[in-house]
Amino acid sequence: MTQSSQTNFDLIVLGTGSAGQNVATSCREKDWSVAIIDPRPFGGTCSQRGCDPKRVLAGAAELIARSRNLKGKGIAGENAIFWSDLMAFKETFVEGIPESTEEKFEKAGIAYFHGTASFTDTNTIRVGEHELTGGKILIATGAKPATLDIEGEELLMNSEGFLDLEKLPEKIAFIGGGYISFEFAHIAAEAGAEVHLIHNNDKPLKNFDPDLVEALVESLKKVGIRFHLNTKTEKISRSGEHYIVEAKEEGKALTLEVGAVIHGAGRVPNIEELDLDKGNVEADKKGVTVNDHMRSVSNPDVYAAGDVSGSPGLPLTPIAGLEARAVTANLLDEGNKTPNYTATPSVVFTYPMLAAVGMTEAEAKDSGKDIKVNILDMSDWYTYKRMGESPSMAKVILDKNDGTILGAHVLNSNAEHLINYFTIAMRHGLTAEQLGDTLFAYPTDGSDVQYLLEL
Ligand SMILES: Cc1cc2nc3c(=O)[nH]c(=O)nc-3n(C[C@H](O)[C@H](O)[C@H](O)COP(=O)(O)OP(=O)(O)OC[C@H]3O[C@@H](n4cnc5c(N)ncnc54)[C@H](O)[C@@H]3O)c2cc1C
Ligand SMILES: NC(=O)c1ccc[n+]([C@@H]2O[C@H](COP(=O)([O-])OP(=O)(O)OC[C@H]3O[C@@H](n4cnc5c(N)ncnc54)[C@H](O)[C@@H]3O)[C@@H](O)[C@H]2O)c1
Repeated sequence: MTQSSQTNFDLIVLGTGSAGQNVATSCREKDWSVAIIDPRPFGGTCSQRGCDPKRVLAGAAELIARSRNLKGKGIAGENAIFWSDLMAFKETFVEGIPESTEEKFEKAGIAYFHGTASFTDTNTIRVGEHELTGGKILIATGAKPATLDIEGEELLMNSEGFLDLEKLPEKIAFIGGGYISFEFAHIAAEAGAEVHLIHNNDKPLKNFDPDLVEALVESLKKVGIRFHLNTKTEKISRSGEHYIVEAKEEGKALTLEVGAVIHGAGRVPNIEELDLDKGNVEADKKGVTVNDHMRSVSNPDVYAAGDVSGSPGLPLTPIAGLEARAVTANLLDEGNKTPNYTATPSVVFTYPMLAAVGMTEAEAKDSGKDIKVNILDMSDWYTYKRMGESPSMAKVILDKNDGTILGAHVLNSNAEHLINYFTIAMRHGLTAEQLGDTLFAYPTDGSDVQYLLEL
């Protein structure tokens, strides 16, 4: 369970994901004595059960879609996903992470413990038989699928189960219309499954631009995904090898018989097992309640970072890193560093990809600013026409007074790159004119940017 008999540490870190590892290694580099604890294979969600393995699968789905777009335009024949080979390829990115992470801790002189951590008092953590005392404690325990209060919800498979499916079911249903369902539904559909996506209201991908979401939904319908919006899932049951989903779609009965039902209906901070009361650590449904410096509002020796923190940051990997860096600075220098969440970009890795940074059109209108909204259909622009790509859209919101960019929203195969260009400009205060004046190599996605920025 442990590589150390030591029980007193300058810092105890709960969780070995992006946030926990970051703070543990940085503090150890400054000669702090550090312990880190995790009940699961070391390395956290993003690299083993989230972003990275997901994107390997999404890459194959994207290739199928891209080659379909050029059918009759120079590309012939059918590509297909061979699921077991794709899963074996995905595994090459994941295998070995727990061992290499443990090795990294070992080399750095970080004491590591495999087990579930919980507070026994304000500065003491129990893990198995061990009681460890920490001058400071970082909670970085991430998030887990939310409880949905659906009869038979124990039959749901979560995102991890999907990423490990040995065989893709012929029919598959996703509950929830957020990132996970959209990304996985696209992968499953491109791999040949009949896919149903059940969402409880009329606004899937609620934080994204509704016009672009609508265009994405129409595009995914063409791949065969069936959207059931305003649909309440009432019961999931088993029938032999299959699962029966009973729901009400716009008030009418909907029954689906599928090979798997996937949970894509939100994740919640992982705090249940921590005995936070004993540590005098306040928390609510958003997570551990922290001040602007990521410090617990009730226990000054405790910090939280990443998905488990009740901060304004989104539950995304770059935010786990950002918050971890702020915690490290505050621990090492007893400083008051506040994470700067300005211009947090986010991408839904479907094909086309949907990306956003900054304000939505509705938020910009509500802000009272004098705004210019550029809505562009780019399907017939050279960059997209040459790849047979449609839809390709962008919406860019500018401040007419000072020429800054308030928000950018993109739906196309280059959305992941374009959103990063906008993010650089917004984070560093470049105006639309300055970004437009940048020289981008031609012909690339970047050379289109100037046409999105007209004031
Ligand atoms: C399917 C999926 C796809 C995603 N794709 C993306 C993406 O493309 N881009 C993106 O930016 N974000 C993505 N995310 C979100 C991203 O993975 C998280 O924001 C990020 O991993 C959070 O890092 P963290 O360090 O806060 O938590 P985690 O990486 O979840 O680490 C928390 C660790 O704490 C451990 N733990 C839990 N309880 C305890 C306890 N009591 N004691 C000790 N340890 C404990 C857990 O076992 C875990 O290892 C995705 C998430 C999922 C689920
Ligand atoms: N590309 C990425 O960056 C990426 C990918 C995957 C996950 N993530 C992270 O993981 C988090 C969790 O992802 P997610 O997709 O599970 O959640 P989400 O919050 O993105 O979306 C969940 C959706 O499910 C709906 N819902 C809730 N209960 C429902 C029910 N009973 N029936 C039908 N619909 C229901 C909600 O209205 C909500 O819109 C995200 O917030 C995101 O931060 C990020």
